[in-house]
This record gives sequence, C-alpha cells and structure tokens, in this order.
Amino acid sequence: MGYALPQDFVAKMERLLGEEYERFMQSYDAARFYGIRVNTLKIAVESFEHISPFSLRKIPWAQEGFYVHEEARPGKHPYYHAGLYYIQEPSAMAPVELLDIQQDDRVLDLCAAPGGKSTQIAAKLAGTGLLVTNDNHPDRTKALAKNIELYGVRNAVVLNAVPEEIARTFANYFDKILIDAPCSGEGMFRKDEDMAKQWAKHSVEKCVLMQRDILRTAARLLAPGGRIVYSTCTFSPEENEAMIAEFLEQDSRFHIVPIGEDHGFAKGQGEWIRTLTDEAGKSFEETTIQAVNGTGRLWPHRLEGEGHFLAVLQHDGTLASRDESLEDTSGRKKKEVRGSKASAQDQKTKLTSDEQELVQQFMQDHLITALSGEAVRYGQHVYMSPVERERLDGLKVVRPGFFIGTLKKNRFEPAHPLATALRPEEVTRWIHLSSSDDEIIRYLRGETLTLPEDRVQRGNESVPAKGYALICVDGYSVGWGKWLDGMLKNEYPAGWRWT
Ligand SMILES: C[S@@+](CC[C@H](N)C(=O)[O-])C[C@H]1O[C@@H](n2cnc3c(N)ncnc32)[C@H](O)[C@@H]1O
Repeated sequence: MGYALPQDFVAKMERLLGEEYERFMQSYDAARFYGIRVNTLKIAVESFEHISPFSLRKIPWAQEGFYVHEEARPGKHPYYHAGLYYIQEPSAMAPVELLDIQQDDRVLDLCAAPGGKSTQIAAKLAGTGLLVTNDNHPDRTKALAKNIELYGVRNAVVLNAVPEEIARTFANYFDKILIDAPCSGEGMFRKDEDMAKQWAKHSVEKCVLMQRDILRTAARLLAPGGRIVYSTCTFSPEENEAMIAEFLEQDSRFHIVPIGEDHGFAKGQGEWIRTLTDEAGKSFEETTIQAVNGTGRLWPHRLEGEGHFLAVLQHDGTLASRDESLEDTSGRKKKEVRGSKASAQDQKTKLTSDEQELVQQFMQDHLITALSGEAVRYGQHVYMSPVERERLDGLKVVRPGFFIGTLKKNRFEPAHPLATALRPEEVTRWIHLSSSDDEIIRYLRGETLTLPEDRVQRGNESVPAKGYALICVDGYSVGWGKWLDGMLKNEYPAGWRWT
C-alpha cells in the first residue's frame, strides 16, 4: 500500500481485533479484487459465461457475480455499453442477496447512488413489482438515473429526497428496503485511497447521526411483515452492531434474521458494543448483545472482497400506529397522500388523445411488444409510470418511470432508455453489429455509418428499411439509429459515448 492508514483507525482496529489484527493488516498489502455482476435483465448468466471476453471466476455469495482480473478493463468493452454487466466490488454484491426479493415486491433503495445495488435489485425483480431508488445528493442521482437506464430497467422511479420526505406518501408501503448507509468507509481504504485520507475520528459520530435517522424512517416506510437490509462498508461498531442494537431496543416489532457463516462471512461482534453507551449513558441489554451476533461481517482477511457489515431486520407484521393504517386501493395500509413541495411534478399531465395517438403509432410501427404502466407526460417527455401519480406528489422526482420518448411537433421521438430496455425480438427493425468489428466502436463514438439495405433486419416484409432501428451488439441492444438510403444516422446520446 502506497499511503498511510489513519493512526487512530489503526489503533482502534488493533484494540478490537486482538490476535486477528496482524492478519487484518496484512490484507492491506494484498491486491484488491475486481468484480462484475451479470445483468440478467439483458442476458442469462450462462449465456454471458459463453460469450464473456474476460476469464470469470464465481463470487460465492452472489448468484450473478464473477471475479475478473484487474487488466480485464470491463468498462472498455461494447458489452458494457450494452448493459450486460455492472462493475461492482465483490463484497458490495452481498446486501441485495439478503433482501430475499420475490416477484412483484415493492422495493425501496434509500441510499442508492450510483446504483450498483439498485441495478441488482431490478435484475432480481425481473420486470415485476416496483423499484423506488433514491439518493439525497442531487448530482449523484444523475449517475443513478443513467445506470437505471443503461441496465434496461423498466419498473423504477428515481427520487432525490431525504427518507422523511418519502415517508409522507409511501408510509407502510414497501416489502423490502435496502439501506446501504452513508458511512465512514473504513472497509474501502484498500480500494479507495481518498476514503483513507478523508477519514477522521469524528466521521464515525457524524455518520451515526445520519444512519439513526435513516433507519428509523425506513421502519415507517416498510409494510407490515417486510424486511430491511442495513449495510455499511465500515468496521466501526458504533455504525454497525450498536446501530442495530439501538434500533432493536426501540422497535420491538423487528428481529434479526441471522446471516450465518457461509462463504467466509463472520458473525457480528456483540461483544464490541458491551461497553458502548448511548448519549444518555444507557448501555445495551444482554439479549440485544446476543441478538446482534446474528448480523454479519465481511472481513478482507477472511474472504476475497472488501470490508462490509450486514444486518437483516425482519418486521413481525404488526402496524406501529393507527395514524399510518388507512387502507389504500390495493388493500395495503397507506397514510393519507399529501403534497406540499413544488417540484417537476407540477408540470405532469395526462397525454391528450392526439399525443396518445402519436405514441401509439410509433409503438405500432416499431415494437412487437406492449409496454406496461400508465403513460404520463412531464413537459415534453413521456414515461411509463409504474406507480400511482399521487405517491410522487411533493417529491423531487428524477425519473417518474420508464422514459420512452419525447413529443415533438407532430411526431414522437424514442428515448435512449427505451432502446436499452428492448430486445431485438421485441422490435420490427434492428441492425446487428459485431463486437469483433470496428463498426460498433464507431457507432458508440457517435459516428454516422454507411450500411447497405440488407443490413437492416425486419420482422416481416411489409416493414420498410427506412426508419428507427434498434442497434444491437452480438444480439444485445445498445441504442437507436435511423436508417435512410444506405446511411445510419447515429442516435447514441452524446453523454454516453465511447471515449
Ligand atoms: C454507500 S453510498 C451508496 C452506494 C450505492 N448503494 C451503490 O451500491 O451504488 C451511500 C449513499 O447515501 C447517500 N446519502 C447520504 N445521506 C443520505 C440520506 N439522508 N438520504 C438518502 N441518501 C443519503 C449518499 O449520497 C451516497 O450516495
């Protein structure tokens, strides 16, 4: 390692780890691990294994995860632009596995940017249910929205809010909630030198305040019987076992689902919080200390990945208060919907019948598939929204749903995310490019291509060659192109291009 670890951190780890400390410290001299996670919204794991340009080795705790070599440079391959995989640190793939996502679940990813875990959740939902993905940092939600779109997710809403704001319209709503909490990042020092440089003793205290707030609000957002997975990439017991212990003592409706010791995972460290007290000087009960042993720790000296903490909090199925128990139309419990804040929502409208016709005509001419959800207009943009509109009232909405296109004067222009989400068998006109040919790189750079008419594939003979075609690499969509008289006008967006 070419930089010094913070002294206070080193001293703390020595005190906590005792005889394991030496092995822990040696892990900082070892190489870090690189991972990719196959995006099953676009390709099956076995099919990817078949075409993978990199040698792959399974990550034991992630169904779709593989180790790749550092030199593989997976971000520099057309398959990355086709959203076939997400580049993700191996340990970071563990939390979503513990959410136990089922078909049709409503899932909330509260601290989601840049979207590694959200895209993993979306793949597990496989187009069913709903993903609400949120981050309170406005700039970071841009990367989050881009990743949702790159990976072909159709059933997500992207928010830029604090959890408290979301609770106004989504109380008791979600079956599963992920809190990948902002934390002091001690587990990332090997991967990210800046994290080590920015660490200071007080960062733990600051993070504890944020985490407590987020966790308490998440409990209000969860439907009875739902599950919260809380994760951090830090070692400090204050942000981990103590955070969970405090939560359990305050909300008796939750219990811990033990994570176990498969794959080199280690148990939580109840012992480490025995001597910790809260601001009021209160310490934890013995039963709580035992319970938090059921949380999990991923140690860099015990497995092939960085340091993480994980806790699975299962709700017993009863409601907290009458206040949050109004019935909604789906028979679930719902708090009264109210909007207070001015936002992009104010401009949302239903499509007029003329606009609906434009959209329908485009769909008829270009798609063989029906899109699910309600078409809503925000300004000139049209989205298929997977959630009732009033839920979004008063919230800062980055994407109200699946962005399918833009209304222009007398025409409908398809959006890039519509292309990334489609498969060639779902469209009437498509063009195949090969990953081993320079053409795909030229397309990804935004160049116009010269392509003869016989390169335009069509569902049947009545489809003319001229018009929007789905551009695919080795059979997987990357974007739109508009073919006319031997030329392919490039519709690959500027901000997405190969550089
Ligand atoms: C560990 S990162 C999330 C990484 C992300 N889950 C992934 O897998 O790509 C934590 C995120 O929490 C966000 N955050 C911090 N405080 C927050 C809050 N009060 N509400 C929502 N998000 C918050 C930060 O902006 C940051 O993006």
